[in-house]
Formats: sequence, C-alpha cells, structure tokens
Amino acid sequence: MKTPIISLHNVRQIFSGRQVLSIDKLDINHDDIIGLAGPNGSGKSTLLRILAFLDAPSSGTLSFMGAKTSTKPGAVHRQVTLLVQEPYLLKRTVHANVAYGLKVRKKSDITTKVHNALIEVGLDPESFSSRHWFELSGGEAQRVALAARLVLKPKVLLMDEPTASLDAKSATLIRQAALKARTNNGTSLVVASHDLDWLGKVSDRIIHLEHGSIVETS
Ligand SMILES: Nc1ncnc2c1ncn2[C@@H]1O[C@H](COP(=O)(O)OP(=O)(O)OP(=O)(O)O)[C@@H](O)[C@H]1O
Repeated sequence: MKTPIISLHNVRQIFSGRQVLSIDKLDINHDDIIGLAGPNGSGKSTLLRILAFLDAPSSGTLSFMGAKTSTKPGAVHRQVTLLVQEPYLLKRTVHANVAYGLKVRKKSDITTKVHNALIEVGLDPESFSSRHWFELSGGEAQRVALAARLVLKPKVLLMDEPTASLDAKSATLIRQAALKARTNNGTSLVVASHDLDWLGKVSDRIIHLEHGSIVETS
C-alpha cells in the first residue's frame, strides 16, 4: 500500500478555549475522493484548512507523503490547494486568472493549458478567455476558480462547498471536472458539501462530522 498523501493523527483544533475538531485518524490516499458532510459548525471547513496546511492544529500530527510537518513547506504549497466557498478572482480577465499560477511556475504552452482547463470546467474558451471578472455569473466565477486550480494538476484538491448557490447544471459540471481531474491527473479530492445527493455521486466515501468528530463513514 502506498504512503498516504496526507495523514492526520490525534488532531485537535481549539478556538478560544473550545474544542471544535477532534480527529483520531484520517488518511487521504492517492486517487481518493472523500466527501465531508455534517451540519453547520460541525468542523468541515476547519478540517479542510488543516488538510490544506493553512492552519496548524492545536495538537496532533500531520504528515505529507509520510513526512511530519506542521507548517506549509514549498513542496506542499504547490501540491495541495483549497478552493474556498467564495473564491477570490484577480481583477483581470478569465485567461489571466487561469494563467496566473502557470506563469508563476514558469510553465510553457500556457495558452493551450488555459484553453484546455476552461473546456474541462465547461466554459467555452472562445467566449470566456477575454471576459473580465465582473462579467461572470457566480457559477461561472466558481468554475474559473476551479480551472485556475485544476490547470496546476495538484496532488490534492480540497473544495469547500463548491456547489453552494449554483444551479444543477453548474453543479454537474463541477462534479464532472472533479472526476476528470482524478482520472487524467491522479488528483485526490476532499469535498465538503451540504448537498448529500451531489456528494454521493462524486465521492468514494463520505465522512460525517458532528461536533468536530467523525461519527460515521459511508
Ligand atoms: N477562527 C475561528 N475562531 C473561533 N471559532 C471558530 C473559528 N473558525 C471556526 N470556528 C468555530 O468552529 C466550529 C466549526 O466551524 P467550521 O466552519 O469548521 O464548520 P463547518 O462544518 O464548515 O460549518 P458550515 O457548514 O456552516 O460551513 C464552529 O463552531 C465555528 O464557530
């Protein structure tokens, strides 16, 4: 069995003296698609931020590819990415948004890669590449933000409520793009959502959180 990409052991998160997360063990393996379900305040976003190495837990250990780490080293930074519920877009065109990470990493064939990433999320490159951030609907902006992450072919993509306030068609397109990322690039996914029907269609297993603890895995 391969080393998990991310492992959590006895992780606790305490905010203002209150424990909001308590996970004894959780492994994110290669090719996993894990759903996170649970009521408001059950700890889904808190867990995603820890898995993204954005917040260090109050206690417990966190490993990336078998090596213990609490901070976000450069290698992790490039390979683990979190798509938040209301993603920030650069105040530029769609093309510039999706190309940004590729330029920072000095990648080649940027135009082709941006073109393909937009197709993956169901946005026609001809009509969307030159549009500005303010000319997009909420669902389109969400998909541009997803394209900007998928184009970097991360090892792990974490998504917090990616379909909240989206219509059924956009939700389906996001699901298809997530599944394609695993098939084409071997990306593992962890997705928090209140839409259990959508989550069931995309996930291999669903972890149910309540009061910060895993109460069921289905
Ligand atoms: N920075 C913070 N400081 C203090 N408390 C926090 C902080 N962030 C989250 N919390 C608390 O931690 C608990 C878990 O919050 P979290 O956002 O992880 O839940 P969630 O399952 O993602 O909820 P939702 O479904 O509403 O998005 C909540 O009680 C919340 O109030």
